Amino acid sequence: MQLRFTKMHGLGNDFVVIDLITQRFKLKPHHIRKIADRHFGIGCDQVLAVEIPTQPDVDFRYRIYNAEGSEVEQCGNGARCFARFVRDKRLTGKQQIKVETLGGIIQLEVANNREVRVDMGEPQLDPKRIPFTADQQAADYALDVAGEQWQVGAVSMGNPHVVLTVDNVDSAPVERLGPIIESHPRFPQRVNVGFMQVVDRDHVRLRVFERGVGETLACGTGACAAAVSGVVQGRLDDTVTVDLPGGSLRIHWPGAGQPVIMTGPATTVFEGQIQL
Ligand SMILES: N[C@H](CCC[C@H](N)C(=O)O)C(=O)O
Repeated sequence: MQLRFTKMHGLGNDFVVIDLITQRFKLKPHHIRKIADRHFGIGCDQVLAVEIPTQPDVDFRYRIYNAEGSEVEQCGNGARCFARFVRDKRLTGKQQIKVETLGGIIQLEVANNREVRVDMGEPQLDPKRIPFTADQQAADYALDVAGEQWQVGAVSMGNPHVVLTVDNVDSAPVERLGPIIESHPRFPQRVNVGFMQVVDRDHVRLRVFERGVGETLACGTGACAAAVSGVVQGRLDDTVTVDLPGGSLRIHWPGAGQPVIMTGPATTVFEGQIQL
């Protein structure tokens, strides 16, 4: 079948977005891998599917697939691209869009300056909800990584994140430790691995080795998880600029029981068709 798609990115974290409302097709893992392949397919970090909702009082269902083919709970950069896509394709005329994902309900708002504001919902810090093996919830945890002892934060934004603090992200051991921690036995559903440098109480630098992809130029849920972890550890204020290799996001989290608000750009690159 010939499928129309739109290539988009959020700060260089790139996506193939497919409207499965006006096109009827069942995406399987081997389709995702072909689409995401940067040599034999289109190439992207994640594939995003736009579907009709299954829950009442929700505008759309938003499904997220990592390049390796696995379906995941949440994607922050993808959520901003999703909002831009459904408005540009006139699938909705709404400014405020309510969307169901595997990781829960999120609220999207396309601002007039073309930035997108996303209510990402409440972060989960209970290890059982991340999931992460730990005796009890804490601001940070001792994690043995290939014989090295790291103090890490652990947060779920619907998807699991672990946050390491480093002196300088430019020299962070992303390539060496990212794959090891991604599959660490204490994260039964694997984990996205953030390397955070605290510049100031309202400014961090971050690199993320993403579960199912590898290092990406930006990670929206990773930026949220890093900000939450820094606030919980008493090192960050409630509004933080997160500088990622692909650009900056603004994250606001007033504290426990409150949602995380992420604001940033969403860019359309090209349209196309692919034979699956
Ligand atoms: N790799 C992530 C999904 C994509 C998250 C990221 N692209 C974002 O912007 O949040 C996971 O396996 O949970």
